[in-house]
Amino acid sequence: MKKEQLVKEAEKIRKQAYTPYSKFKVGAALLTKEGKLFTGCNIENAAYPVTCCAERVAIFKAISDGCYDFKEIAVVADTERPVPPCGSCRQVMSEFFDQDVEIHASNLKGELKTMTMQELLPFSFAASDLKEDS
Ligand SMILES: O=c1ccn([C@H]2C[C@H](O)[C@@H](CO)O2)c(=O)[nH]1
Ligand SMILES: [Zn+2]
Repeated sequence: MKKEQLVKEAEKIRKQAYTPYSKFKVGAALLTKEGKLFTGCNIENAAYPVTCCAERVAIFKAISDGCYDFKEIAVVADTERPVPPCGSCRQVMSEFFDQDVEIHASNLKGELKTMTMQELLPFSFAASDLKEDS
């Protein structure tokens, strides 16, 4: 799938965003290496911090379906610049994405900024940091 097509899928799911509080709608489309597509939108809550971002919804849908092997993700919002994923989403991405997985940040003007996981969250805290000397 071309990255522009993945952005279109993110735009489609963005319409499902549940955002009565911020009115800020985000869509994400996640593609596995075997070509499976998982989409997500942000889902807010009256208890604001309980909100889940579009990126994490897409990732958690994939993980709950047993899919772990990711190729790329597109994220879109109505922003001036291509929408940057928040810090929490970057950390969740780094848990499941190899360093070369591509993140396509986009906006409704069709601007696209592609970066790798390594570029999006360098020096990230990882499972390997939890290992203690025995
Ligand atoms: O990359 C982002 C940035 C923000 N949001 C959501 C969280 C909240 O619902 C709203 C405003 O922060 O946008 C996302 O889904 N993804
Ligand atoms: Zn986020």
